[in-house]
Amino acid sequence: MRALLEVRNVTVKYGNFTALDRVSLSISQGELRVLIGPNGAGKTTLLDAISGTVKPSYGDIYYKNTVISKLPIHKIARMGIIRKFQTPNVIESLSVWDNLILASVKKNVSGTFAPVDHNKIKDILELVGLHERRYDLAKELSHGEKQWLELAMILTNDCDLVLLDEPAIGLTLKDIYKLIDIIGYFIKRNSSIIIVDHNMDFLRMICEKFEARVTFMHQGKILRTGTFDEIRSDNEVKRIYLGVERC
Ligand SMILES: Nc1ncnc2c1ncn2[C@@H]1O[C@H](COP(=O)(O)OP(=O)(O)OP(=O)(O)O)[C@@H](O)[C@H]1O
Repeated sequence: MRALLEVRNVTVKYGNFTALDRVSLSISQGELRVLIGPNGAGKTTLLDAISGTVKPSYGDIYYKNTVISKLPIHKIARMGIIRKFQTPNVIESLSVWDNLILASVKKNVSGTFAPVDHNKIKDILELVGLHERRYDLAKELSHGEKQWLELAMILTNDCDLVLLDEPAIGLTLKDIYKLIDIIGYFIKRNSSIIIVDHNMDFLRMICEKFEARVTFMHQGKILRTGTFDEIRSDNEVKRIYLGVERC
């Protein structure tokens, strides 16, 4: 598998504080990678650097062999890197269906708009469980349903790299299975995904199902990368997590 994303020696500073310290990471096309580590380890900052919301003070980020670390956020998004935040980002005054149409509109190389694939949108609505609500306005959805709508919007967009920050937070087991199906959809179409989460049951399930590797961060550095079981049984990881109930 060729590398889709290469983070090379990236350092991010907030004033005198170093949030990322010479971090290097390589993600292949179609790979699912899980980022874990205690609070403040730098996981979200790494997603911020990849998506362009913070700029490294040192090092570079390559995406499809192009340096993206100095580009504005919208250009990075246009190149196919999509970030899902914890707060859903949907257009409240539009219906569920219209949000999805808008998210899937694409320009051809000739500059004209490509036809929208309505069947694909219907399939995605079934997958996220919002088919029955497709004509409702987004503002009528619950917070949880808006999260599914945003994931559906990302699914309609043929992006190559999806960044998910704590997607399993607050989900029931049934919803976690739905989230795993959505992750499977991304992987099936060969998108790469980076997931930051603290829910170890969820992470174990996706690591086993999609043969994902886990990268463990601490104090702005990457300390280990390995399988879920390798990381879970690593003595240094255990020492750092000692007393932290959720690991
Ligand atoms: N805008 C900012 N200004 C100053 N410090 C920041 C800023 N954003 C993050 N930090 C600090 O950088 C460090 C890394 O934060 P980050 O949010 O990346 O950690 P994290 O691993 O995602 O933690 P969590 O699991 O709690 O979300 C923390 O000490 C945090 O306080």
